[in-house]
Amino acid sequence: MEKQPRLLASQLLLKNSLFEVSLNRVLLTWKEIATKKKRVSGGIHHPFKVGFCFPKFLRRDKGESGTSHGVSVSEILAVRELDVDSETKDDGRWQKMPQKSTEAYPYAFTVSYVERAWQHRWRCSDVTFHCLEGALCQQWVQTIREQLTALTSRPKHLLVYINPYGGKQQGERIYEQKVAPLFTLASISTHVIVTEHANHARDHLRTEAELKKYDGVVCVGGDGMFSEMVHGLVSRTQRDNGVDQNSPEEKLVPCTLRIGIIPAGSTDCICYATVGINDPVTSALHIIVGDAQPMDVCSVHHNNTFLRYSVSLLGYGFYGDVLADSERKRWMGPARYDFSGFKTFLTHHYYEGTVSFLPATDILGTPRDKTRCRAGYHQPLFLLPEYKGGWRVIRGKFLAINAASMSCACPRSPKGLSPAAHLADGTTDLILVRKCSRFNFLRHLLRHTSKYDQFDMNFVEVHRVRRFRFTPRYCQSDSELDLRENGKRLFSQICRDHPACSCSPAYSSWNCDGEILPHAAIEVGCVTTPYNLLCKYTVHSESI
Ligand SMILES: Nc1ncnc2c1ncn2[C@@H]1O[C@H](COP(=O)(O)OP(=O)(O)OP(=O)(O)O)[C@@H](O)[C@H]1O
Ligand SMILES: CCCCCCCCCCCCC/C=C/[C@@H](O)[C@H](CO)NC(=O)CCCCC
Ligand SMILES: [Ca+2]
Repeated sequence: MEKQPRLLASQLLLKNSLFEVSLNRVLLTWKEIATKKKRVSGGIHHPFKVGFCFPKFLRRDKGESGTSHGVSVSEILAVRELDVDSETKDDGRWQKMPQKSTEAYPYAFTVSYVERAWQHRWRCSDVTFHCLEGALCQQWVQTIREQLTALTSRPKHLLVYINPYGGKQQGERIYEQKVAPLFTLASISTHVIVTEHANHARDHLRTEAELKKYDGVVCVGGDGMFSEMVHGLVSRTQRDNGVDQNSPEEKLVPCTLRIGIIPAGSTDCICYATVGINDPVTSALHIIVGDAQPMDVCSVHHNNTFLRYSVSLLGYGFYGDVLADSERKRWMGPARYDFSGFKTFLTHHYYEGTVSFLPATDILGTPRDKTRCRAGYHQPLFLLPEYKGGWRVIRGKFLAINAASMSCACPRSPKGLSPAAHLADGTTDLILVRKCSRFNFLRHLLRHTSKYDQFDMNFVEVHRVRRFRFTPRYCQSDSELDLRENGKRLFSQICRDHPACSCSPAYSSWNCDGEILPHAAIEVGCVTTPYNLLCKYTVHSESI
């Protein structure tokens, strides 16, 4: 790596020890100086407490001359001068520094930075350096601030939507207690809207929000709230640019704003599958440092009419039925999925139809790979020049048809529906689970929670595709669609034209990122944006 010129280097005091502290454009490092004479001001032997204390798995080395640490400038959150007098007063609470040593080093500044903790968690850590002179202290603060200002990918103004109703209904508390203090620390200004009804955020983004004022939008909620953000922003951008969303072939104009998620939902699969954990503090820190992650987006059409976008799961059969049943049990919170999941498993409905798909032959990698793709280390696109292969058609009876555009990992299934799915390769993994015994289906489901391969079963197949269509065996009439849209679950003219009737309805619903689609027959196209599309904190799209 190219050696960076030093911007500053000084001997500063940290927790009674002298450190050589150095800053260049990339790194802030501090290394303990000579062990024999390192104690200052008479040596302090009593223990003292430090403010934030998180495991330092990374970044700490113990060499001959003592510990050394390094923090990437891109992960420094803030720097501030410290009022040493007030810091060292014993007011009965913990103290940052013992008083004696700071008498000789009366000026101090604190650097807050990202510390990587366990299982993909990020935490905010503080380190306080004491200086001999005020001018030196100010020089450090100013130089670090200049470096932070030069980081152009960081947001300064954010529009935040909180869903007070998602997950365990803790959105507002999570934001106020865990996220807002971090945004303040990082000098990010926010305009916060607590939503009052479903689609409030979507419609506000689509029509009213003064988007020019912001560097990004953030939702506090689950996958449904993220979906509202996507629909609001993408629709507005298309409308402003005269793009017809109803045409499956039309290219979408990418939006310029990024979307961040603070997880406060029931599944939080979009957050979990990209960041690796559904932790509000971790997501807030990713947002602050300006991380971005491109994502695939599927657009879903029915008879040349745009229905919705999907970024995680499009599921017909099992996951459609779980969702339809669980929506009536929202009062149960996230546990509704366990209840409805078990109930749906017992009903064991299968659905007949035809799946046609366009395999993605121009990429490397398959859904059976052992690799995992998450934000920050997703595989780059390996596009091969020739687009080979045509549509394939599969008819049958299916317990589930799932299209996973990302792994769909979530706390219920840490490896997800399609563990090797890529976040940004322009494909979706189409998983077909054919009719089988309850016992076998249970084995398949349980494998989502273990290390065993859920695709290694003779009734399951998985294809990496660019487009697909599904047509149910029995045509859905307009009146059936109307009934469904009016919220009545249709047991679909059971028996009529249904020779193998065993009370299995003719149609399921599509579960589109946690929202129900009334149409069974759909056509889907998946695309990656060469731009950043969405997520944890990201930008956006192009299409199909
Ligand atoms: N103020 C509100 N009142 C009622 N519903 C709302 C409100 N704000 C948003 N919604 C709707 O609540 C639904 C669920 O929200 P969200 O996705 O945040 O939580 P969830 O469904 O519990 O979590 P997940 O999607 O991760 O399973 C979404 O469809 C969203 O449109
Ligand atoms: C009987 C034993 C069952 C054990 C099965 C474990 C398998 C879990 C796989 C979980 C896949 C989640 C896919 C994510 C879908 C989200 O877009 C959507 C909106 O948040 N959530 C659901 O539909 C909620 C879906 C919840 C399904 C249970
Ligand atoms: Ca993908």
